[in-house]
Amino acid sequence: MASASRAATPLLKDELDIVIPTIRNLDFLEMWRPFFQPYHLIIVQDGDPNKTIRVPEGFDYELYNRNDINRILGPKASCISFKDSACRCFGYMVSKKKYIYTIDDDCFVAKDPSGKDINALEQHIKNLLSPSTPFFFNTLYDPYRDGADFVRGYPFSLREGVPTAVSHGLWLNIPDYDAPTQLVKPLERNTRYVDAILTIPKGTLFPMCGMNLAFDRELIGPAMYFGLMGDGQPIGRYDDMWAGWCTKVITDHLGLGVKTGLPYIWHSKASNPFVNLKKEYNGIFWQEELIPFFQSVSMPKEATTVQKCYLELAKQVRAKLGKVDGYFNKLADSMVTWIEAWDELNPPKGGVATANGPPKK
Ligand SMILES: O=c1ccn([C@@H]2O[C@H](COP(=O)(O)OP(=O)(O)O[C@H]3O[C@@H](CO)[C@H](O)[C@H]3O)[C@@H](O)[C@H]2O)c(=O)[nH]1
Ligand SMILES: [Mn+2]
Repeated sequence: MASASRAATPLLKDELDIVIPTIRNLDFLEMWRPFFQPYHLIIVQDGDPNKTIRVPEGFDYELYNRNDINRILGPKASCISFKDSACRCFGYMVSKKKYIYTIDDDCFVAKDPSGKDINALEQHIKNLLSPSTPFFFNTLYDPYRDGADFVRGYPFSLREGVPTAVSHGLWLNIPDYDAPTQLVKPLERNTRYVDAILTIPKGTLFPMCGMNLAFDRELIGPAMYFGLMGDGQPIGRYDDMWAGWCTKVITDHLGLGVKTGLPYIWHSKASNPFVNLKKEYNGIFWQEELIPFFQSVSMPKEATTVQKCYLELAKQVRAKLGKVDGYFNKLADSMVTWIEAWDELNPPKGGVATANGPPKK
């Protein structure tokens, strides 16, 4: 019997940071105040560092602009994107907490079908604190939720599940569509609230959106490098996708889980599809090579930590994707720089904990 926890969800207020990439004032926090006020915010200010970002009173936060990133990382700052929401990953690196929640500043509190405000952070915490089931699909969705369980035929040897590394939330109103889809369906709004949380099966990739995302920084943090995009780069709006593909091959290898589904946020603003098309063009073309690459990635058994997996991945990116475009050699370099910077800011506490790995055959 999957233990459905009826106990209240722990706040984790001292174990979780909220990371927000921004080029705007953060008035959106007013709507989140009931849910976010107890937490420490890490605000990554993108664009002009001389611009002052207004943060509503009463929030505990640290704010980093480009000057701070350059001062803290020195030459390694080259791996952090500029003029792109990918800069948010700097917040993951400087955080000292076990969990991260990242949200965009045009995402607001959504309502569930009963009209109740959704505490997205609480649901992400529930998702992260309960196991995942990547090795065998439970047809009744998340077996650890109240009122659900494993269905007949589900192997008892697998019902303990594995630690959950990532909780990927969704969006009502403006869906996270690519530019061509936005152009074809400019008026489409997502009004469908699906009351489900799914573990993404082992061996399956997924398009990870950074808009409403939480993860266990100690389990998978070093893999959450939002790829080099924005100013001076030939691609944009694939930062979160890159992080998701790298993360998923690593969680599969280390026997960790990734969930998608609840919670929803209300995504209020559609960015310009024409600007997005320019940013995405190469990505839409290259991803037809990138996906087979990630599907074919295999990790050596010596890769027992996220850092080792990530450096192995960087090696394979250079070897196999460098011929797609020279950009991937630069990206492979940035992946290595990211890990160097991560380890500099987060020296291992007596060795990095590694996951248990997949169940013994
Ligand atoms: O140059 C920039 C532009 C924006 N930001 C901040 O990033 C997020 C997302 O920005 P926005 O909501 O304007 O863009 P979307 O198209 O909706 O973003 C989606 O695409 C992904 C981009 O990779 C992103 O993860 C999705 O949410 C806001 O907080 C902006 O303030 C920035 O930092 N730098
Ligand atoms: Mn947006």
